[in-house]
Amino acid sequence: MNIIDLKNVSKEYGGVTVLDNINLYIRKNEFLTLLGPSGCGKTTTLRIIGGFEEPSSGQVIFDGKDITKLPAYKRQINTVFQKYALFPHMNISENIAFGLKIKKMSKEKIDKKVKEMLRLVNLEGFENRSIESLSGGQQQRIAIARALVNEPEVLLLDEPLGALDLKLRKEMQTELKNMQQRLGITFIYVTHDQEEALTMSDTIAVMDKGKIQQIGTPVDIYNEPKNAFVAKFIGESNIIDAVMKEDFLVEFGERVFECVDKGFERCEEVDVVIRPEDIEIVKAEDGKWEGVVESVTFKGVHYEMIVKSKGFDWMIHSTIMKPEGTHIGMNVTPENIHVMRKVKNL
Ligand SMILES: Nc1ncnc2c1ncn2[C@@H]1O[C@H](COP(=O)(O)OP(=O)(O)OP(=O)(O)O)[C@@H](O)[C@H]1O
Repeated sequence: MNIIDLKNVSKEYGGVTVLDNINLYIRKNEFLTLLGPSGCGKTTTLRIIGGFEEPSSGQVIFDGKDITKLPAYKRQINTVFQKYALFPHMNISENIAFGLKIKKMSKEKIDKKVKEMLRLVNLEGFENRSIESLSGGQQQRIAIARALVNEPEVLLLDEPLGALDLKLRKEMQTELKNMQQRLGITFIYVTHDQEEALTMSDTIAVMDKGKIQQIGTPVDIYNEPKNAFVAKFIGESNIIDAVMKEDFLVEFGERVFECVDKGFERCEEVDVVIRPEDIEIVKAEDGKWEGVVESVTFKGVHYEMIVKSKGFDWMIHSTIMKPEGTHIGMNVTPENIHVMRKVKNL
């Protein structure tokens, strides 16, 4: 059952198309992330769902009803922004209670709800503290509590962890995901951080230049990127020009490799994507192809090596280190050779 359907949504500003025919179906209780580089249209998509912008064409459907023209305050949707937007002159409890007071809820009920929310975001006993006495992470949790207290069906989160340092960001990622699962609310989350998207989401929509490039689970998007843009954006990749000789046979670096892909034209020009961790280092004579190590960098959990081979620089991530200048062989299994159609204008 879908809670939100975006149907053929486009948005133009002064004749410039920033969203180009977006179709997106979001299930109840799903954690969906819009992921893409700066300016690709993530925030605009979120603002259209929230009712802060109207699409130039297309429809926004909420629980089966057309809400394209419904103002933001009438939607059962709340938003958490990157900047916390808390009221500085109110204490924490007043900040959280704000929406409930407008709804004219009784004081006892409000106090109970505020307590519940503070427990949820791990800030019990903080009722009377002032906003400026809180750290960035605590302020962001209050912003989340303030949005959740209204029991929205859908919560929109626009880079909510963007202003936090890395350690806090990681902690909050786990907390947010747990909260979402406990409460069963649909989360629509915007980030340009691929690792964050992979960790938290049920579904990721990868966007570029106002278009959705691929929608899928984190595992699908990582393992089966639909085109070179998605492969490049999600994790690091070797992307090499290749030719599909026939079903299950692809040629690159002057060699023909077995692969698991089919359905291409004979001799169609394609992109081959191989993840750096999927290349196995072997003795030069045992490799399907060979090269010379140009540089080695220790990355904490693995070594990153750049290996030159017939004009192409391969990136390899391995726990085995080969010093610069070593002549090595490389192998890759057919399942780890991802063949994809070339996309114009990347
Ligand atoms: N009100 C506006 N008027 C004109 N252009 C706009 C307006 N809002 C957004 N844009 C343009 O639309 C495009 C998409 O912007 P949007 O904020 O949706 O991107 P984004 O993917 O969220 O980027 P970021 O990650 O940098 O926030 C950008 O080129 C932006 O300059």
